[in-house]
Amino acid sequence: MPVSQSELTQHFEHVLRLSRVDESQSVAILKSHYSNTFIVNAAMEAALRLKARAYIVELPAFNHETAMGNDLTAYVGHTALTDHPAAQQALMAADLVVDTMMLLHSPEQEAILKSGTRILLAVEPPEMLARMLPSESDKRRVVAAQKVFEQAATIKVTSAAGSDFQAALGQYPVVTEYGFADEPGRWDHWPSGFLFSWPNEGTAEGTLVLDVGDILLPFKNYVREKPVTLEIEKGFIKRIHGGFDAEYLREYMEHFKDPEVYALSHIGWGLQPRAQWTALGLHDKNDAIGMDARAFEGNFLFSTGPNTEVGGPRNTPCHMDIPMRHCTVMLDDLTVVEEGKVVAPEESLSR
Ligand SMILES: O=c1ccc(O)c[nH]1
Ligand SMILES: [Fe+2]
Repeated sequence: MPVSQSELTQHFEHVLRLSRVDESQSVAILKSHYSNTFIVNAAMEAALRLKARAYIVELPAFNHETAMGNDLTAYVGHTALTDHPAAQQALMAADLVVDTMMLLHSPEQEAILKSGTRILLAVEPPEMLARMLPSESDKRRVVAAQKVFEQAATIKVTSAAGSDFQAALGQYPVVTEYGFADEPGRWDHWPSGFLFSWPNEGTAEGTLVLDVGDILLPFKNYVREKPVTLEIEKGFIKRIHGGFDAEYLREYMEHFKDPEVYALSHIGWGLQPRAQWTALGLHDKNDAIGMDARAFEGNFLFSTGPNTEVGGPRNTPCHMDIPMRHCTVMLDDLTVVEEGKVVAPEESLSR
């Protein structure tokens, strides 16, 4: 449904307040010509209502001849901010950056965060922002899951469709997304409600079988015809086979001519009860980046390509996010998701 400017502004006021915005803060709104003006206006108006010192940094759009489509997550890491130290300084000067153009997975984002500046990504359509308005209880649940994730030495994922995957953990931090940027140097994304880490280098092994209904982002397709099997060895996808969806995925990844695109990237699970598995089917491809699919409660979300977000060396632009249903996710001997249902830790369950 359409969301009025006034309603969106109120939601932004709620989220900026959760992000510790007040009269002591400066807020930079990062935009480009393709930013949603409703979002830019709501962010600016909300920041002013909270008496923050607000300003806009506008960058010309960045394009690359390898990039295809308009999804902001399809080509990551190289952005309009790359090699633009003046704009980067203008953003590092802020206490909070509201990013409406997508810096995620870029080294520049990491540099801005390292300076103590917080970043809140907000690129989804107002309907999704309104439906998945974050709350302190979202944070409590995601942080409770983070505590068990951080203790774990291994992750194991199985499914009736035939997935049997595992990886060692601990080399990389656990990243939480609960929808507001409330701590110094924190990045978050509204809407969200999930958490992830990266497999220790070279340890991801096994098979992931994408069954009918699993989702391929940024294609925004549900696997429909027959399962796609990914065979993973030493942290990299070695073989992709199945029907049409497998052929399409192979061809898309080959297009980048970069062996790093086959690396496993972030892996974790969804904790957002207001995200719906079905929502993606109601949006045009250019409407959204598909956060319902990344965040729906009980998914196992894995991804491919970059690890810049955790200081890793892979800055490959091809990034697939692949949420799966009906998986069982175990951290050491603790089952956190059982056949697509969150079962532990208790404090992470939504009532
Ligand atoms: O919120 C997000 C969005 C995309 C992504 O790759 C990770 N987290
Ligand atoms: Fe991702």
